[in-house]
Amino acid sequence: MEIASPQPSTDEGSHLALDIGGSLIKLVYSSNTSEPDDKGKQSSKECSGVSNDSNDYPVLGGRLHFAKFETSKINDCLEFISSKQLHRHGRWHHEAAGHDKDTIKATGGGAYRFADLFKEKLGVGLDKVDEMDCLVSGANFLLNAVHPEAFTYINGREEYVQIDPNDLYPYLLVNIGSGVSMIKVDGVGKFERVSGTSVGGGTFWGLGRLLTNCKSFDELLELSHNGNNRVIDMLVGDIYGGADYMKIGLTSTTIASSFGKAISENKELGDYRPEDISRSLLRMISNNIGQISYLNALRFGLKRIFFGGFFIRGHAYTMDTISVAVHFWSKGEAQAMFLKHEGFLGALGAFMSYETHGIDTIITPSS
Ligand SMILES: Nc1ncnc2c1ncn2[C@@H]1O[C@H](COP(=O)(O)OP(=O)(O)OP(=O)(O)O)[C@@H](O)[C@H]1O
Ligand SMILES: CC(C)(CO)[C@@H](O)C(=O)NCCC(=O)O
Repeated sequence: MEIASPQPSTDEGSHLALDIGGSLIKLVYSSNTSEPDDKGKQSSKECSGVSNDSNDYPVLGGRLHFAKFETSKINDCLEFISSKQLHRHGRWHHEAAGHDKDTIKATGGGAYRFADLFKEKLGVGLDKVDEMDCLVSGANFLLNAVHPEAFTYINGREEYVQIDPNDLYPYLLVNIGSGVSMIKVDGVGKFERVSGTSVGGGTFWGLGRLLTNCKSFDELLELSHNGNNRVIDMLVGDIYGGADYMKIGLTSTTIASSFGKAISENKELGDYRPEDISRSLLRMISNNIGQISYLNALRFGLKRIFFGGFFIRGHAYTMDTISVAVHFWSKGEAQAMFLKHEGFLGALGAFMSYETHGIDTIITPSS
């Protein structure tokens, strides 16, 4: 399946859309070239200090590119846009308004926060598009048009799922960014943000940085690979002398209290291994999000929960914890699914907002 680029009414061939979040800036842009954007990949790495975050897709007559930068390094992002002249190619002519106005479609809080900076440095305005609208249209587009996109993560295995567009709605979209939004999606443009939590990706990275002195998000995630959460978490077995508490469905290895052991031992922060701290933190936050998501799915009778946002990062332990939490709490009734383009939903939605037609018009079956 090819993703056909929306064709805004512009005389130039390329477009740029942005999702400027609390932690990361996501870019989606099209180009006329049929070559992969190796140059862009390199520049993105150099500018942002973020690795493997740029990839691209063939689209009709060109390619669709994805890149991200840390929001704190917005100047690197501006430099990247400027070096590739994306703001020029991304011009959108508002002929209907009677004058030409150079703007880039942008969503997320940064579309407000950084509007003046874009004007000052690049001479372009940011045409603000609602964040929830963008998340939903990005998710709907991917789930309807792209295969493989959605997958389950069970017992350490990713399994791609073919979604029947006639059997997609309703579903719960959980976007785990700095904070977490939970959105019940009933159709194209039909949705309600039903819940959210401030305990999200920003919490993991923020607390993790303070507790472990890690210098990057990926380093913190990497640490969790080699950690053992039982050193810090208080398990049911720790409370029940090694026994299960099966009367209420809790095995001895279930976490009774995240970080609970840290209160009962005569230890300082420095006595704990950063690996164990990272693992406990990741488990606590992923479990909590999985549980709140399940409760919202239950509230509205939703069977499928799609998780997006860059907190996930395709990370095995994160996906496993979320999947197990949803499975455990729903007694197998609800299923957690993940998205290949996890963090780009909002940016894709903003990109698609250049198009006035429905998503059907931008999907082209591969030849
Ligand atoms: N290189 C990175 N630097 C910082 N955070 C990262 C990185 N990679 C993944 N993350 C995680 O992704 C989260 C941000 O995800 P995302 O980009 O989806 O949200 P956001 O748009 O920045 O946040 P919000 O929507 O709440 O404003 C971070 O809080 C962190 O947990
Ligand atoms: C504020 C947003 C929507 C910004 O992306 C996000 O960070 C979020 O959903 N935070 C959770 C806020 C809450 O519902 O408690």
